[in-house]
Amino acid sequence: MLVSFVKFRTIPRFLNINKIIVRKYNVPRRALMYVPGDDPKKISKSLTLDVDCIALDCEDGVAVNKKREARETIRSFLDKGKPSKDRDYDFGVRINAFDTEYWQEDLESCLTAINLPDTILIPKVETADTIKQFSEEVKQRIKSDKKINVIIYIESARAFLNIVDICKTAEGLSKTSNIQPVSLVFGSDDFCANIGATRTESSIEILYARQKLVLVAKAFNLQAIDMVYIKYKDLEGLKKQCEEGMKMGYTGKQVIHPGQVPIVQEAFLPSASQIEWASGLLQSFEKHQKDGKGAFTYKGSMIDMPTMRQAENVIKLANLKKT
Ligand SMILES: CC(C)(COP(=O)(O)OP(=O)(O)OC[C@H]1O[C@@H](n2cnc3c(N)ncnc32)[C@H](O)[C@@H]1OP(=O)(O)O)[C@@H](O)C(=O)NCCC(=O)NCCSC(=O)C[C@H](O)C(=O)O
Ligand SMILES: [Mg+2]
Repeated sequence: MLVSFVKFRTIPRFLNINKIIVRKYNVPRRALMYVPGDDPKKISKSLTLDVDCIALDCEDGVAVNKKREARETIRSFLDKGKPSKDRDYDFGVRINAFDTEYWQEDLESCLTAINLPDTILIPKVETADTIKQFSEEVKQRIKSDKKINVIIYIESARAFLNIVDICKTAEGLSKTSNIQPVSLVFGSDDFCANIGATRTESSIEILYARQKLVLVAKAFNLQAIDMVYIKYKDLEGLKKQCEEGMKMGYTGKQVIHPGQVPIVQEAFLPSASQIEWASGLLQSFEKHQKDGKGAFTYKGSMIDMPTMRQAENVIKLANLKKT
């Protein structure tokens, strides 16, 4: 009820909101689910699920001696075409990293399929050169002006040193080539391996990197996809980690098992009390703007433009909920 009220509520026109904040969150990626590319049964299963984003995997979910099989299986699914579901979803392929012998064949295989994937996910990006090289490869194969979404993985110390350069390059190339950067993914497990850290309950070892990724993603208008929760049977722990990530500003999370999807997709929606807070705040903001007041008190807190923007983000997310 509350959500449907919010759905039809418009942001006040006089705020000229598009100039203030424009985020490309129109394709939600709350759960980004990996499906091993060499397993047709799991791929078929993923197509029956209500999941925002499917990543057919050529990379770490596939054994080295199954790389070719994964590539060919994914190709046959792409050739058949993206099955339609009750609502749209992202149908992507995670290729192998650019320092392997596999990525070129992975890319060739999916870019020459009868139907292109919506998105290519590039793991272990460490420098802007990878994005340039990727864009060149795409340009050579896609002759139209069709855009292909790109999800960039940041999962090493070197990648974090170069993260701004990587995003700037991707943003620049989105204006002149066929690539459209849409999200950054925090590859926490590869990151820990790379820096020699040991995973702990408190996650203290990844705190700085996890926060940095959100900061840069938001600066470049990209979605921020949080770390994977590998204890996939522990749904309470998953929920807790989702809530933590959402509070940090993450917009979605990597998922490895169908059982994780509903928890993650629910967690990355605002709660009823957040929606109530945000819609009341926006109404109050609109009234105070008309009265010429930039700052005012709402539920005991000072409200001004930045708080209004946070409320606006809550409402945008709430509108993803199926009514
Ligand atoms: C972890 C798994 C190996 C467990 O698989 P399984 O033993 O088959 O689990 P279940 O029996 O509980 O499965 C129940 C049904 O669900 C299907 N299933 C399971 N997982 C998937 C999936 N990912 N996609 C689609 N369908 C799935 C099973 O087939 C069963 O179906 P049915 O028989 O019809 O009921 C497995 O979940 C798995 O392989 N997960 C993916 C692992 C993976 O991709 N890992 C790499 C990604 S993580 C990452 O990259 C981290 C990041 O880069 C970093 O560095 O941090
Ligand atoms: Mg990884």
